Amino acid sequence: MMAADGALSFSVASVMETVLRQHDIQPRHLDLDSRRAEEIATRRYEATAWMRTMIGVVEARDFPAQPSEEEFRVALKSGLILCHVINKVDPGSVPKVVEGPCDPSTVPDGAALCIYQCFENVRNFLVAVEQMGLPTFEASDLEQGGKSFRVVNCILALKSYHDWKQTGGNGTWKFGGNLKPIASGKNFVRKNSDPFKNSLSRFISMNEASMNDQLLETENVEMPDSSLNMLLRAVLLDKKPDEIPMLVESVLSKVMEEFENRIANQFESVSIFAMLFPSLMSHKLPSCLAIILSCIFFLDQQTKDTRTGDSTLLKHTTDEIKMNDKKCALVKTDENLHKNSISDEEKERRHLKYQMLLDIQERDIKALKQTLLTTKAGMQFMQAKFHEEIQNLGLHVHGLATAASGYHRVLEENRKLYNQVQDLKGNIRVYCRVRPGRSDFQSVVDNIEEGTISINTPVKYGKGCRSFNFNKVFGPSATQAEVFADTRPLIRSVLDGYNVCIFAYGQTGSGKTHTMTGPKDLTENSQGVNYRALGDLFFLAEQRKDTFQYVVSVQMIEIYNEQVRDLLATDGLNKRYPFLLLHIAIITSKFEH
Ligand SMILES: Nc1ncnc2c1ncn2[C@@H]1O[C@H](COP(=O)(O)OP(=O)(O)OP(=O)(O)O)[C@@H](O)[C@H]1O
Repeated sequence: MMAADGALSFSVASVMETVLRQHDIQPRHLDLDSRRAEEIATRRYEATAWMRTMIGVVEARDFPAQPSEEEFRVALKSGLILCHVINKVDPGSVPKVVEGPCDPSTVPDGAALCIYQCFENVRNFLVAVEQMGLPTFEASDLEQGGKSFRVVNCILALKSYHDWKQTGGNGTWKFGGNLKPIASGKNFVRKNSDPFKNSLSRFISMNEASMNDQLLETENVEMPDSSLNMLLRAVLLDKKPDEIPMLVESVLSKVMEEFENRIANQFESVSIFAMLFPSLMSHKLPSCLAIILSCIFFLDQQTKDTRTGDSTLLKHTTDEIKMNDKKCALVKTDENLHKNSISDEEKERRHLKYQMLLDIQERDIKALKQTLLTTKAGMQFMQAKFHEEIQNLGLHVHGLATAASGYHRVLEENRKLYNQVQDLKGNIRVYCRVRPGRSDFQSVVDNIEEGTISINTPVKYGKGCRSFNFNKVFGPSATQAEVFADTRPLIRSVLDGYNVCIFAYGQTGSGKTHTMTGPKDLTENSQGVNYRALGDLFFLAEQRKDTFQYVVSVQMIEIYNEQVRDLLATDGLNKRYPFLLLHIAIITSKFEH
């Protein structure tokens, strides 16, 4: 509970002094500076006396009983006395004490080695002190200009530890003193405490910087009873009896205010560490140290600012290495604070709680890992399956493309063969159709065969029978469909790019219009060649729309009595068109031929 001790160990004297100033009572008879210097010297003498007792008269022959600060520092600089003392308190704490000559004057040519030996002793001592959980100091505090009061604090703490052991103390010793390193900041953070602030500003205004540090440190040291009594007596000496109760009451109220402020600050400290405790339990050591160092650094800065009130007044003599050393020491100190602040039972309970949470989290993580593995395996399986299916699809598409390519090659070949057949049949085909005869006329047709028609010749030309050959002869009973069936293949040739002409020839009333167009009462069955040819053209164009795009245009002209008339002309004037019935244009082709 060092933090608590620090929080509660405020200077009653400073509070009283402030209260007296508020009551316009000047402590004229008090020389606080010299009194505090006296207190520091008293503590140094106390530490010296105890060390002399521990190491014996012979070894302490060069160690004055009441040394000055410089004498004190020189005597301890070699580290020999410190190591011997701590080995007396706790044998074996410093296993190896370098006993070589450490005074450079005795070994003129071995100064470097001697300094190293001295440093090794001091370092071993500090390590041992740190392991005991006692406040430490820095090796540089034994140099000229160092903070010897920290050495004194350390030795007095060691003395307390020794006394505790002498009285039969066993187990882990918890430092209950209020000797606190200067950088342990939280006990300096105060709230709206005028007496405390006034006392701080008063100390900083002192001339010697080293004295500043010492006095600031002394602020946290419980004032000896003798000094407090002296102060009280001096204050009350020239007061009238009726003034004393009011003065005492004022002082006590200020003391209570200070006490409450310290308690509040301490509560904040505990809250911060309670908040950090789960992190400390659940994080790895480097993370914990990083958090603690951050907090300590923050508190340290806050403390320094509070002390000086102005950062420019503060001596920033610490370099980075010293700062790190200080923080490490503070980490240790605050760990001890934390350990002391929580009872073993509470600590064990929290430990079990966090351990349980940790186990649950580990289980969850394992389950998540398992799920992740399963999902990953599923994804890999799906991926492999998709990959296989895409490969199959690719092969299938490739096969289709090959088949389509083959199909078009075959189609082209077929078309060529088809048109070759049409050519072989003859570029010019002549068909004969015999219209049904009238009942009042005798027909001249004697006989009709596949491609031959026999006509009875009149007597004047010599009675007989003459035969005429055609590609095909259609008799009077031939239907419109039968006539068109023989011309139909030529329509396909039109769509393949061939020029085709179909025309009817015959005398008036022989049935040309009937064959090419149909009767007046047009039905589907009675449609002539023109309707059927156009119907076929659009049907084939629709069939081939995925491959070809056709544009169809139509003209209708009439040649009668050697005059050409455009039957679709709306003005009726343009009658000189060339002989052209139908024009089919292939605009685009989706496949190359
Ligand atoms: N195969 C046939 N079956 C039935 N009736 C027919 C047939 N051929 C022609 N006719 C009829 O004979 C008549 C004359 O036919 P159509 O008008 O087609 O002759 P045309 O050759 O066109 O005459 P024109 O040269 O004077 O125009 C029409 O009434 C027509 O219906």
